[in-house]
Amino acid sequence: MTHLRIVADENIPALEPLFGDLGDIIKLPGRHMCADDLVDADVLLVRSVTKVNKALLSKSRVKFVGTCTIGTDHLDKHYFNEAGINWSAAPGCNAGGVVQYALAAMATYSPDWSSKTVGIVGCGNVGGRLYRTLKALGVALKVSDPHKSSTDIPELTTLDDVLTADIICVHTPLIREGEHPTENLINAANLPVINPNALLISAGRGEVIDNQVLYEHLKSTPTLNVVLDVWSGEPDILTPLMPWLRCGTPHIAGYSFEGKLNGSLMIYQALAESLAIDPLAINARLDAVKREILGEQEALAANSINEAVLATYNLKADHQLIEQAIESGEPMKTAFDKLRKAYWQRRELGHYYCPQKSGKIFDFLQLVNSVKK
Ligand SMILES: NC(=O)C1=CN([C@@H]2O[C@H](COP(=O)(O)OP(=O)(O)OC[C@H]3O[C@@H](n4cnc5c(N)ncnc54)[C@H](O)[C@@H]3O)[C@@H](O)[C@H]2O)C=CC1
Ligand SMILES: O=C(O)C(=O)[C@H](O)COP(=O)(O)O
Repeated sequence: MTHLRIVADENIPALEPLFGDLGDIIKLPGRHMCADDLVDADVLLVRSVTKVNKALLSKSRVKFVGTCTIGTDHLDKHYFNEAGINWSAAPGCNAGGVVQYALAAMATYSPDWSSKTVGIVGCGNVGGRLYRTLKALGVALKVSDPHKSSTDIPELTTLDDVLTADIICVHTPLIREGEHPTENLINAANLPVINPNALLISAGRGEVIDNQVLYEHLKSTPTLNVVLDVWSGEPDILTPLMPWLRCGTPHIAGYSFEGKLNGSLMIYQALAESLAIDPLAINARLDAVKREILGEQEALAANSINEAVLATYNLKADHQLIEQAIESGEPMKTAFDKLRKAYWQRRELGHYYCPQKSGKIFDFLQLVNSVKK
């Protein structure tokens, strides 16, 4: 087999154990990759911060681009098709981490969420898991997603109706063109539809909510509880927005330990299949890496679902990351990525088991595992 030259974002976990046998791995900071870095590359492995387009690939012979992320708005897929470049993403890889984030936000800022109406904007891998979890727990729901049918989701309704819910979770991709664009989906015209005491959680892409408009809206409606993981113009975010938020985090909703590793595993599988490697060998490697890295499940003691969620993830601590960075005076343009790079090892809910073999925590953790399908 050809020895490949693989250029990869340095923040992709498990590069050596997965890709080491396929060739040389050159690790670079994803945000700053340039065409000269790719001159001799065969394979490019990225995360969401690298814009992969004709300009980046113009000097290279790259024939496979893999993004270890769910989102693909940083990839120029039209160009890949034109240029015959094979590409792959990692759908759903960190959906469990984002759902954990949304549940932690609800447990922290609306602890009585189970008796509220929850609106979900975008009901794919992330929104769909959240939907199935909340539905199984008997929560009232409203969903907006132009690509779903009310046969599958009876709670399907208009965006404006979803925005009247007590809690609104936004999980759409960034789509700039076509019939159902999501850029500035939440804007000056529809922010006033949201109840001034609602909880708004945004964990899709920053440009889905017009941040400048949100800032102006919060100045006149400070009771609105906003949890923002994703921001317009990352990494150079609108820091004056921070004091108006209940919680602001540096795009880490999907940064669960499992979520990041899943992204690498999925891209290794896609690349190995494209190289016609024996499926048994592919599976053996995937299993070995998972066994080695994921380790044993941990016991979780809690008296309520909120307690269980917050025992796995104290969201307020993540809010302090940006606050401390602002206090330090370092420009957010550099601080934002440093916070992401140094992010702590957050295990998903699925990593935990309940030592009691029955009861509401046991049932909840079973549910978390069952909604993956
Ligand atoms: N904050 C974070 O760390 C993370 C953010 N994300 C973002 O979340 C997005 C969603 O992730 P998945 O659910 O896994 O993607 P997905 O592709 O499985 O689902 C997206 C859903 O949004 C729907 N949608 C598209 N246009 C819409 C519109 N105008 N209004 C309402 N719904 C619309 C689609 O029909 C689809 O069902 C990703 O594309 C990514 O940008 C994903 C992972 C981590
Ligand atoms: O998977 C996605 O889509 C995400 O938003 C990732 O969690 C973003 O992580 P990075 O690719 O920016 O490290």
